[in-house]
Amino acid sequence: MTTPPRLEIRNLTRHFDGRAVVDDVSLSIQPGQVTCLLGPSGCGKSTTLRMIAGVEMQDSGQIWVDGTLVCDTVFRVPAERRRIGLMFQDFALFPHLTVADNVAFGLTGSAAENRARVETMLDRVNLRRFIDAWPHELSGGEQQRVALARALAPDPRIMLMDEPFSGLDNRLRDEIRDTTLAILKETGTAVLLVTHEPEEAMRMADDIALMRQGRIVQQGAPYNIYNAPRDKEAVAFFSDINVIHGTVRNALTDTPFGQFLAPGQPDGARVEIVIRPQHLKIDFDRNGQGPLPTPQDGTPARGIVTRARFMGSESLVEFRMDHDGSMIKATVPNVFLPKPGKPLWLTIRRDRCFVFPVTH
Ligand SMILES: Nc1ncnc2c1ncn2[C@@H]1O[C@H](COP(=O)(O)OP(=O)(O)OP(=O)(O)O)[C@@H](O)[C@H]1O
Repeated sequence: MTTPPRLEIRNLTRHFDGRAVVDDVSLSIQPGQVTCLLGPSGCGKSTTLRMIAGVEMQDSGQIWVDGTLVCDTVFRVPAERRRIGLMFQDFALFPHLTVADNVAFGLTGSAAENRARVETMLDRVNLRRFIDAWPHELSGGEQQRVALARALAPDPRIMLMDEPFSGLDNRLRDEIRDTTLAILKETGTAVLLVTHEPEEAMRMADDIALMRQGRIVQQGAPYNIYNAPRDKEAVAFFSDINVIHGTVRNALTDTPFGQFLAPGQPDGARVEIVIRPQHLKIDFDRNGQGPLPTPQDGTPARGIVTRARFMGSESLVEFRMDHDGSMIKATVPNVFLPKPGKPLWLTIRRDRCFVFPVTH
């Protein structure tokens, strides 16, 4: 017999004011697996999490934990008996309780048992020395680690995290994310993490569920979501994009950058060729000529630099294209800051292009 997923939600739907805010969402998570619900603000991520936590009721659909039904529209295990840990952005430590009392908050054992558990958990997050301190005596990152210890102390089977790291500054955030992830993996907890930041999802997740207007529109490993996005919006969620427009003839689209395959598209269909700025190549102008066309990179097209900015590890150069006046952005590693007005040639890496039909 195969082991059931630690968490499984089936066809979860929730309406507010007649609008489906969560619309037929299904997913499952194995022990020790981190799944990220990734999507723009208002797409229904938090509402999904709140239903799983048991603080919001679904209109339809089911929630299962370890193969046991926890909630449908008639049956409901109360939130406190679901063995689900919560780490929410606004779920800070209780300021009037010591670190020890904060971590012991959800524990039901004897005083001695609870104290032992608190010590174990604080050891785990490397903060035992603060056991009798008050939250305000700790840094933001330390408070976050205490919150993790508190959430893990009752030994939850599932951890729900809603933008838990968004209050921390960048460097601290990377460190806390990595520590948190290591501890969650070690304890075999299934994690559902909500975020609107693609970098966070890529860094944390085994599996990303891309959410838009209440629905999961694509789900898969970060590598697959990034490299095989289902539509233009999915590409744009992870990076800046350039869009080149074309019309199909004989399953090919002619563009100033050469021809692109558009398999399955009928003659006359409009398509968008989407390319990330890091997948353009820049070449110098030699008396009005650019590099020769190649099978990998197609035909070069000329543009005039309108702006160049140094971004730290790369430079971002913006062009106005000669052929139609459209704007194209390219990123180049290191320092490359051509002056505005300079003509340069661009080619696009054909293996990194996505061709999508225009549906509206
Ligand atoms: N109790 C409620 N009553 C009415 N509308 C609600 C309620 N809770 C959420 N909504 C609406 O449902 C939609 C989804 O909200 P939700 O908080 O789930 O989105 P989200 O993806 O988590 O966004 P954010 O990242 O901004 O928190 C929003 O339009 C929100 O206004």
